[in-house]
Amino acid sequence: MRYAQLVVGPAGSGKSTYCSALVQHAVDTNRTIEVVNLDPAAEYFNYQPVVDIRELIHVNDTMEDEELHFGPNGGLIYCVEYLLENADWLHDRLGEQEDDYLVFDCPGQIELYTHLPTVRKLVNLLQSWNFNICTVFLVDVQFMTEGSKFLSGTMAALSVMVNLELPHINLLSKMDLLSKSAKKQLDRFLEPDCHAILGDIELNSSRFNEKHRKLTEAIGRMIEDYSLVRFTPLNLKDHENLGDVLITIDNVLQYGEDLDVRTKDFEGEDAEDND
Ligand SMILES: Nc1nc2c(ncn2[C@@H]2O[C@H](COP(=O)(O)OP(=O)(O)OP(=O)(O)O)[C@@H](O)[C@H]2O)c(=O)[nH]1
Ligand SMILES: [Mg+2]
Repeated sequence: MRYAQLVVGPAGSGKSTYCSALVQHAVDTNRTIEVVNLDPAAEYFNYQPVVDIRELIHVNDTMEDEELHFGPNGGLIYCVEYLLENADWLHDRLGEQEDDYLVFDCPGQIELYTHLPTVRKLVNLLQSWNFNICTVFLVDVQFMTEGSKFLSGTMAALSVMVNLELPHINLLSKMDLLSKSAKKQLDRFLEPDCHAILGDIELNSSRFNEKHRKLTEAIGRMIEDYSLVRFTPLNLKDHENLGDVLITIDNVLQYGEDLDVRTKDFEGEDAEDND
């Protein structure tokens, strides 16, 4: 079995930063986590990817090509489809190492995850190559501290869950940027309590909100009643927090469940790693 986090979320939500923080955390805790860059438009990131889609195709190739002539968004989707058509390339690059733990740093184009079939197809492929995968959906917490925004972030998370059909974790990124009062407000939403959300929407009432109050209420209640969507705060400035988040994700991936058994096999050789 191999393990993979599919790191997705809106543009600029902190996906690449999260991936490099994970790599660093892994180094600090004596394990190996490696990153696959799936963003064909990436210009800078702070890690050394084991596989990089840009070696296969770069978004500029699709924009400069006389026949394709894509804009940046269509070009990006084309690149991911091109990757699927060249599955052998990806298969070769990923190798077949048992127990690999990879994070896939995905592009920030939300429609890839909310309704296009492309990423779901990629997931099928990875599963057929023995990967246990979960979705890690990042949302910038600064866009989640008002009731109406919290609801729309929740709906976005829900569409990704429904479209990708994978075990799913939602992370609120950039917690370090939140003020004390915003943190308090957020705590009320995290319950999740549709009354807190609705109360806030009423306070910040717009004509749309007044008109659609019942709809908002119904959505809020559905999320609450079925515990459909949960969010976990992610604070990269807090080592313990990242460690806890990783434990949660490892559990979802069933990573490490047979580790105790295996360390026994190697006893004597590598005894200090037992924990
Ligand atoms: N303060 C703070 N800034 C962050 C954090 N995570 C990301 N950022 C900043 O947010 C910006 C976007 O971060 P990225 O990691 O590039 O986001 P991304 O989701 O990979 O972006 P795209 O790939 O363009 O979709 C950068 O300027 C980061 O430095 C965080 O936890 N705290
Ligand atoms: Mg990125």
